[in-house]
Amino acid sequence: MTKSFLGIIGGSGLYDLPGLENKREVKVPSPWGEPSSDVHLGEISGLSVAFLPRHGEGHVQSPSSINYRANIDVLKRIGVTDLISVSACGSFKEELPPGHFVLVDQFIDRTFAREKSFFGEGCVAHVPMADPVSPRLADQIEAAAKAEGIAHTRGGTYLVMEGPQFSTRAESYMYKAWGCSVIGMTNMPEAKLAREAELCYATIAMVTDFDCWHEEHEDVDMTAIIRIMKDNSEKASRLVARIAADFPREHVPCPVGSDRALEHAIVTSRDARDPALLTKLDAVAGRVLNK
Ligand SMILES: CSC[C@H]1O[C@H](OP(=O)(O)O)[C@H](O)[C@@H]1O
Ligand SMILES: Nc1ncnc2[nH]cnc12
Repeated sequence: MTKSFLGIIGGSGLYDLPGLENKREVKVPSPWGEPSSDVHLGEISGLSVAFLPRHGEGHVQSPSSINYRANIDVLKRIGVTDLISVSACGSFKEELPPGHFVLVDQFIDRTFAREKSFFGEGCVAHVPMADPVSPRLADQIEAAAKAEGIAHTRGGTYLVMEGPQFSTRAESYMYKAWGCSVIGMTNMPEAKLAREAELCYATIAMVTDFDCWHEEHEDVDMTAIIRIMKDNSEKASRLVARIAADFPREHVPCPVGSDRALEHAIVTSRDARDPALLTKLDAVAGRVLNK
């Protein structure tokens, strides 16, 4: 049996996790470079919790400069089993207004300037991504949102743009026409890397604005976002505390196989694998590489 260890990646507006007891900030070295910050370790209602502010202390990392590989590696390295991303986003739907939380279940990855895999030359792997979100983790978030009375919607597609500029109006219309629910700049490659690291992953997408498609609402800018972000962050902290309190203490196998994603994914034959890359993969892929 594996003990549950909940990881939280905090996005814009969530740089700390109030409620984290016995908090210590730990520097976790990674062969993938510098993570966004030290990991905040502690417990909530007795559950081990690790918190990492995605943009770093003081919001110094842009969506394109975040070292997503190092962030996922350090969380896996310290034993995280389940990872929840808390992210600000724009909305493409009238029924998802600012202040609403969306438990997205799909992503469209339009990023192009980021390292997207732990694998590559010397050790090639292809993990399934059909269901990028663990439905069991989403069930737990949904139950907690209901218990806390937080307005939310289960399901939706998160369009991940490169940024850092917001979308043009033509892009916004196009993503809306594609049927996307929300837009942000960070959940890819994060979700892909979490899958490669065999972590169960889910996102709480907190709506801050209507991007720039809505005729009766102002176009997105930072003033509009900041106006709503503080309230969203307070709700997110409350939600995370409830999720942690009710979290199963033993890891429950993921219904979509996130925690076994590497089982049949590595195609490079054992004798052709690059020893240097294998060393870097110790935390992420040790389970299958050491078999
Ligand atoms: C500060 S508004 C734009 C910024 O906010 C979102 O970040 P995160 O996903 O980390 O909450 C969005 O993706 C952009 O990076
Ligand atoms: N409209 C938007 N586009 C991209 N990222 C966002 N984060 C918050 N609002 C956003």
